[in-house]
Amino acid sequence: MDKIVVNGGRRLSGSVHIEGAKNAVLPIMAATILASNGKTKLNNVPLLSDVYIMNELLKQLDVNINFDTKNNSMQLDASNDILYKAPLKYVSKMRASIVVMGPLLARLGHAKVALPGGCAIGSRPIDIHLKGFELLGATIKQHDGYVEAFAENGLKGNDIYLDFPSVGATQNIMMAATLADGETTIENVAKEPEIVDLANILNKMGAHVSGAGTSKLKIKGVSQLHGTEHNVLQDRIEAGTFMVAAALTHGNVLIENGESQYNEPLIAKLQEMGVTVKIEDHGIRVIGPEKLTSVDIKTLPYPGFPTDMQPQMMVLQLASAGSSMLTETVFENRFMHLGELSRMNAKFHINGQTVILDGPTEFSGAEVSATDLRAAAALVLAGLVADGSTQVTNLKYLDRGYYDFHDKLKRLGADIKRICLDENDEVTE
Ligand SMILES: CC(=O)N[C@H]1[C@@H](OP(=O)(O)OP(=O)(O)OC[C@H]2O[C@@H](n3ccc(=O)[nH]c3=O)[C@H](O)[C@@H]2O)O[C@H](CO)[C@@H](O)[C@@H]1O
Ligand SMILES: C=C(OP(=O)(O)O)C(=O)O
Repeated sequence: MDKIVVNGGRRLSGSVHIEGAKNAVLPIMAATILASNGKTKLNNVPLLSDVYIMNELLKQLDVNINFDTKNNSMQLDASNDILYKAPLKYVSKMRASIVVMGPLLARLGHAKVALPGGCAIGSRPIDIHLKGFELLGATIKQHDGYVEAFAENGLKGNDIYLDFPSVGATQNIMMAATLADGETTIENVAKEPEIVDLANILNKMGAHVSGAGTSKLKIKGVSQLHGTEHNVLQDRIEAGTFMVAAALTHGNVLIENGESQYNEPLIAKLQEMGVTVKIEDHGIRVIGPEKLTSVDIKTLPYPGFPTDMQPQMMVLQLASAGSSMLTETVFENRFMHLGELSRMNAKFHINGQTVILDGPTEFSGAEVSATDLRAAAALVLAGLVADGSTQVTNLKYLDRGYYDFHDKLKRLGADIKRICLDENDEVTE
């Protein structure tokens, strides 16, 4: 078990490289199942534990993968006979594994995937994914902890309206529809940039998807897809996390090649708080003010404020002068980090899906444990401005979505290190 030890008080400065997006690469890797002809090469692949899990899962399905970790590239070949079953071992490690279901169903007419279950941030059902598959003509059965979908005679295009613009359901149904007979329209879809990235690679593979980035997708089914080459989109959540780190530490940080259009809701809130955000030739520069103004935040599907930036933003709200409100509307249980932040002197009051935060907080260093991926990042951020030393454990969550987080912060001037511990909590490195 590792832990990060951070001593607060340093201003961050310099520039930081941002990886490819976890939430783009995972469905894109799943999409390569659809290519029954030729290989697909992905560039800008982030070295994250979730990517290694998807890699293992796809290998289980008999997709041939060559992961060149030195060059952040991956070659995937699903041109042979692939298998239809995604076992619990992989799905239980990563909910996003559910996005193999649409491609398997489309390609094989049969998919069997372990039910992903919930996680720390919510119950996360998959009813919208399954309703979409049914409307494309699939029969769904749930048994023994698995969900199984059959479409022996192939899927048929249809008009589908999603109850909620679910990111995963949009991706799964869009991928399934690429090989369906006829035309599919999907309304009230998610509009995230990662959906657009997925539609872009599907089209390079020979699919006919239009409308990505709007609330209505149109997909004209084709009989076969083929391999291609694609550069994975930059991670707007990793970029946003470093933007918050700069703002919090009164720092001056350049987010290299940062794409401001994907982080507009965050940038607007940072500016309201008194943070300077400049779009430069080589990225986004973020300069933190001496004193942060408090603002209220409400998470929403894209282009609203992203729930994946909520825990990090909460630390900034806690640091700002005065009280502020944060309302989480996407997940029903995404406040777990507050318990740990209270150990660092945060004061707040939770009322249903809203928390009232009492700033400015004099964070004090403490031993804290990450409860999920973005909570892990938020605790490290709080440690950057805490008085004394903060130790963050349970880093398996951090590694799902951040590559080299402590080293990147260190290069920006933070007093931070990662320590490897053995079972007896003894330092091994
Ligand atoms: C790998 C990936 O891309 N993960 C992202 C994706 O997760 P994910 O695709 O799981 O998120 P969804 O958009 O599907 O979920 C949003 C909400 O809809 C609910 N829901 C979803 C599907 C369904 O069939 N029924 C249902 O009720 C969920 O429980 C949740 O409360 O989008 C989330 C919302 O932006 C992000 O936080 C995650 O980082
Ligand atoms: C919730 C997240 O991811 P996932 O859907 O993979 O759990 C996240 O990236 O913050």
